[in-house]
Amino acid sequence: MRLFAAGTAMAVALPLKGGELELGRGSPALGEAQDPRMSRRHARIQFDGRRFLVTDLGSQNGTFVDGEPVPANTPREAQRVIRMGDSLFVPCADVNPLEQHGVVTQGSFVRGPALQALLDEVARAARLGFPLHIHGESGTGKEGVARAFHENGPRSSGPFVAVNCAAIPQSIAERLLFGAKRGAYSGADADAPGYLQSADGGTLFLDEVVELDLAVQAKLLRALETKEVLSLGAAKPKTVDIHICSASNRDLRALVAAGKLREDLYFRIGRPEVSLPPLRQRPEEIALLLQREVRQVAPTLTLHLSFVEACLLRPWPGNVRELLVEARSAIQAALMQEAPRVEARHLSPNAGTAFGSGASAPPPAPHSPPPEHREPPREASSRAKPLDDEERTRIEEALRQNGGNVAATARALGMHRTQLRRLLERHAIAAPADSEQD
Ligand SMILES: Nc1ncnc2c1ncn2[C@@H]1O[C@H](COP(=O)(O)OP(=O)(O)OP(=O)(O)O)[C@@H](O)[C@H]1O
Repeated sequence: MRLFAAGTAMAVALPLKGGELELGRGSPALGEAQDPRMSRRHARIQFDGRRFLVTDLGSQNGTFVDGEPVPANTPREAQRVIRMGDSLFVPCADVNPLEQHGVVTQGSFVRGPALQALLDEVARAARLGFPLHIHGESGTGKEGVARAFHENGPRSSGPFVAVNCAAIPQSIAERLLFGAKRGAYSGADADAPGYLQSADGGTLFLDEVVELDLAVQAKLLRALETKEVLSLGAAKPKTVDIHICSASNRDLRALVAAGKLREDLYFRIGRPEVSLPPLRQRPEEIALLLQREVRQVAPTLTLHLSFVEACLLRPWPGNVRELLVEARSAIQAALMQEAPRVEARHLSPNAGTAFGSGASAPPPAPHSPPPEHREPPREASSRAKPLDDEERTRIEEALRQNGGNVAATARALGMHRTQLRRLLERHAIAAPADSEQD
């Protein structure tokens, strides 16, 4: 599929006929978005059922596979991205879904075929009045899916209340969820409704639901089954009518088996379940997400091919959240340098690398900007360090810059606080305990 051409992001399927496609300036497959920097016969792409092979046909400006220039007439395997002239292509074994659905931007939400199919399922569950569980890595857009669930359900005119259960100190989880009457605890000088009461007539979205204590899970289950909430210190329960949506980046069945999630609560809220794929499995959205971000943050800037290519080459373990945070930083760097466009050199060397996943990161995309933009790679030496050291240093530095505040550090790193907490544990880095404001 083609994701970028002459300064514009796109997501166009290019089916291979008989497992082969020859591309060049004037190729009918490229339609109207022709690329003057491509040679007439530029490169041939072949798919043998397992691998994509790219052969440069002696083009003038060369062909780059996964950021590396390839010699003419020598087939090379492409895994992530192919560059020809000012165009970027991404190998994809099945372009059918992209051909059928494309990538659409609705409001500020970018939806590729996988997300569109998932949202259809979500809308069906909402209309039928079922609960919904969303499984997906941090930053994949679970809250956006939960909002779509709310908007498609019978209580769409009611409130949407999102609660991050991982961020609630468990000591006060019960009163935050179920509310408290005046005088229920020292300092309670007025009745305080809980999240369940606030969501009455609408949808309650419980993110990281498995982080709740088992006792709170039991009370939640009771409230969902009886549709009644008993506030702390209250004599009588109050009736509530809520649609429930939950999310987790962990396997609920395994958590039930491990005794971390009540089985009866799992049966009440764990199904139907939809799985939101990580961003690395839906590269077709990346260029359009970057273009949307540039248009929103700095409409005077343009998006340079090298920036999109660098982003396509990284695995983005923090998913869309991390991509957008790093894109914003790169846009700021470009603005600070009064550059007319955002280029790969504006992207932090560690952005989108295998942070927290332990997987090896591909090197940042080598690119060939015009000579006036050429400069030595930033922090090239840090890439030689083992990944774990690099990750630890990056966390410590970010914590220092954010005065030890975990929430602010997580935001700066483009990840969720829960993800950062796990990394802090993994690296045995001391950080202040969560507070309500954290
Ligand atoms: N498809 C998308 N188009 C545009 N923006 C998106 C998309 N998906 C996610 N985002 C943005 O990425 C950020 C993270 O999304 P969100 O908070 O929904 O992730 P999440 O999966 O709920 O993460 P967590 O589990 O860490 O809470 C948000 O700013 C959201 O607006």
